[in-house]
Amino acid sequence: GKIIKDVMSRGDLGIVEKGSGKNDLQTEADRSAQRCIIASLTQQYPGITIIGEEGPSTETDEVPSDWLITESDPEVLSKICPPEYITVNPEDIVVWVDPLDGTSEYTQGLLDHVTVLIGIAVKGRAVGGVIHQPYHNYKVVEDPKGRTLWGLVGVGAGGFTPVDPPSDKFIVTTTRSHSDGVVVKALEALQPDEILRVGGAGHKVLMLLEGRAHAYVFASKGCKKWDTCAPEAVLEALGGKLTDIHGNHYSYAKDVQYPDAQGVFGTAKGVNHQSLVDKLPQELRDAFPY
Ligand SMILES: Nc1ncnc2c1ncn2[C@@H]1O[C@H](COP(=O)(O)O)[C@@H](OP(=O)(O)O)[C@H]1O
Ligand SMILES: [Mg+2]
Ligand SMILES: [Mg+2]
Ligand SMILES: [Mg+2]
Repeated sequence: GKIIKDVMSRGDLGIVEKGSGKNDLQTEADRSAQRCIIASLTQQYPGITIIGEEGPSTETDEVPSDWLITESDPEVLSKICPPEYITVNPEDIVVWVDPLDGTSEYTQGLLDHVTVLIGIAVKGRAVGGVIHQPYHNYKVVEDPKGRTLWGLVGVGAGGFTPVDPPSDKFIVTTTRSHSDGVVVKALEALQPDEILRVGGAGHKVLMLLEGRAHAYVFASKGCKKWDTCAPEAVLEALGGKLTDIHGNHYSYAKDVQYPDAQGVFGTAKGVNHQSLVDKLPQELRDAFPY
């Protein structure tokens, strides 16, 4: 989070177009935050698989020593770890890193849409996640500290206070920078009272966790495993659900394809996930085959 803020304050974002589609940018903040996270995790956990959005690191990828994070969150360490995680083999763990989610919004100054996502998959299931929001409250406080949410399925979550969504209307959140005709068709099928178009997969799941929307619906192949692993784990640790548009969980195993090719469908705790999924017309679902 500090790296992301430092790049923004210096003013030169170093924007590169990744060329794999519309609005697919990378900045110096994406590159540096990923180097920090991957170097820190690799040093502490050499046996696991770590996959980052901005590609594999190179041998010349020495990071400054003050970028190597070694301390742990005492709140998390005070919890009792479920036995299945204690005995897990490092080979069964994949960490999916999105060093900066919401890059388009970052470059446009919509800073609270930005999150840092670190998702932990065990045997292919997204079970653990960290969502750091460096600019939380930045419009209200002068020098925002940011906040860090975490969740572990079977343990719970922390770093924020969950809120239930309102019961008198139905609000859906979706992309603001990667929409198309099919994305819109899916939203229309759900007949929401309100649509909130915001940036970032992490930010949209924050909207579900804080009661600002009931569902996150994105009928598009545009998200990747690093976008959804951490948000899925935190959401599900608190009783929500995140799947593809057919209602099935993705695998986050090390050999999977990166795109979430069957779209994203997330719901807050207390929302009937399957009955919303069932509202999508068959012809729309047919556009997202396995
Ligand atoms: N059509 C597309 N092409 C490339 N990336 C896409 C995409 N649609 C969604 N994404 C990625 O999915 C994440 C959430 O998208 P959105 O904000 O539009 O909901 C963003 O992650 P990054 O900002 O980490 O790249 C975004 O780039
Ligand atoms: Mg990106
Ligand atoms: Mg992302
Ligand atoms: Mg990213």
